[in-house]
Amino acid sequence: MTVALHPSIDNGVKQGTGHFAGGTLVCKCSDHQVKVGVKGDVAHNHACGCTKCWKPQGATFSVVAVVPRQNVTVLENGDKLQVVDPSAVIQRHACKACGTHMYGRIENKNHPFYGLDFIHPELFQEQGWQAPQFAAFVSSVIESGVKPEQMAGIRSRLKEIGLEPYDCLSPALMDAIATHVAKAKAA
Ligand SMILES: N[C@@H](CCC(=O)N[C@@H](CSCO)C(=O)NCC(=O)O)C(=O)O
Ligand SMILES: [Zn+2]
Ligand SMILES: [Zn+2]
Repeated sequence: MTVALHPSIDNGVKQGTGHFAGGTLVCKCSDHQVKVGVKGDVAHNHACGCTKCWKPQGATFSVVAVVPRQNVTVLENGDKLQVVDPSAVIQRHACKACGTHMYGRIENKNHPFYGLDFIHPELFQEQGWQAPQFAAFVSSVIESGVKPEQMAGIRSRLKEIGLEPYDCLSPALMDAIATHVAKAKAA
């Protein structure tokens, strides 16, 4: 049986148009939905196995990407948003009614990813955003209840659909973090 990863990638990764202009993220409520506007395409889109990122019901992975924070605007029903875990690096603003994470913001100006917000592109009411590029924090799915003996199948399925599995972030992002740390130490 094929391992279920996330509904948006289980039938294969859908390529982006390469010119996605942005759109509106909509929560899962049936009325008074929270709507968040995002300008431009997403970057570093990835499947994330960590316990902190929001996943739709039944999914093992989230699909999460970054956008510049100045490109993100709460459009409607922002009073329904609350920060899930104020102590987390990424302050995930979730709908109090349906639990969907609408955007995650880094407030620590010294963090390597300060200036980027984390969003879930599947919440766009539009199509065409950048496809997931890799899978991050793959081993972390064990923290959500996946059995260690299932990991070979999960990694193999991720590779089959073109998502290289990493147990932290991709080499490009890890290099960016290390570069930031090295510059901060040298300053
Ligand atoms: N094993 C932990 C890992 C959690 C974690 O470090 N998650 C990463 C990636 S989230 C999107 O890629 C992270 O940067 N977290 C910061 C934060 O969540 O504030 C687990 O599974 O919980
Ligand atoms: Zn909602
Ligand atoms: Zn995550």
